[in-house]
Amino acid sequence: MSGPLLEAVGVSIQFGGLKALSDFNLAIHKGDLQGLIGPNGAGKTTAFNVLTGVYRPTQGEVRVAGQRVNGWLPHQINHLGLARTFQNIRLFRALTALDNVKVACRAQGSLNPEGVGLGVKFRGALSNYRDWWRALMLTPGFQAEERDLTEQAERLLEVMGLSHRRNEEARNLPYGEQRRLEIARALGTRPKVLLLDEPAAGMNTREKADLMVLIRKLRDDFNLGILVIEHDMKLVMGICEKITVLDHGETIARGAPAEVRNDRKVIEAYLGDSYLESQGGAA
Ligand SMILES: Nc1ncnc2c1ncn2[C@@H]1O[C@H](COP(=O)(O)OP(=O)(O)OP(=O)(O)O)[C@@H](O)[C@H]1O
Repeated sequence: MSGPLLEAVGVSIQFGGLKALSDFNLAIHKGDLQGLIGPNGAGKTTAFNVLTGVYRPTQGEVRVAGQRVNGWLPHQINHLGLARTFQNIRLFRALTALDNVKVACRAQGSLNPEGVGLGVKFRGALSNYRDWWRALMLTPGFQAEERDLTEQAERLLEVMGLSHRRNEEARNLPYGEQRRLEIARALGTRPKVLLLDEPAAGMNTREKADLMVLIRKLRDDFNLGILVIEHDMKLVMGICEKITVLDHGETIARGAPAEVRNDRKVIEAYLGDSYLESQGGAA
């Protein structure tokens, strides 16, 4: 498909009197690596929440793989190929690293993406019951499926440099590794587009540098479109080809890193003159 994998067209969302996002437009194609930046409260996470179905837009349209998904539930949108990580890590803390990823791999195989309705709920319940029965009886089919899921999950842990943590509970992993495990879990749902919400938050300089290489590699190896929210300008400017800047829910700039970092509105609202000076003046 040559059209955008993810598209927002004139999307707005209002919370009471607050317009958290106004006329937001975005298109992510296969192979894109884009950034979404702006000061605290600008509407970045709200944009992710609208794109992934956590919030329904007050106006406008969200399309995933060409399909209008306004009003769809997050797991239904996920099945169309959109996965995300969260600003506040949301792992299954008491499960091992491997099981965290296996859960995601298993979820991907278990639901009809077009399903919005009672028929699907019934089929879902039936399939849960069948899975439960197969698991209880340890049927050969179930065991083969388990092996397959384990292999998929192990591969993803390896990609994310986490094989050595395979059997450790997620809560015991260092913070930077928990963030990488969240990405592995998102990849377990076999997305076409990956949204990363502050993936470098809490990481040290070394981990951030490694993450930059890794994000590019994920885009290339998995043929993904990626959208990153990040406050670390070195990371965003270093890896993104296009950056959208939000302020008070409005898109104030969009373009290549060099354009955005020299944009007066962006400097005033977010970067500050000190950023420009630290970069040695205009790029
Ligand atoms: N569910 C909600 N109900 C009411 N207001 C909300 C809700 N979600 C977000 N907001 C408000 O919308 C605005 C945008 O918030 P958002 O979390 O999207 O900002 P952000 O750019 O992600 O900020 P940060 O960089 O601090 O994470 C804020 O004023 C926030 O308080």
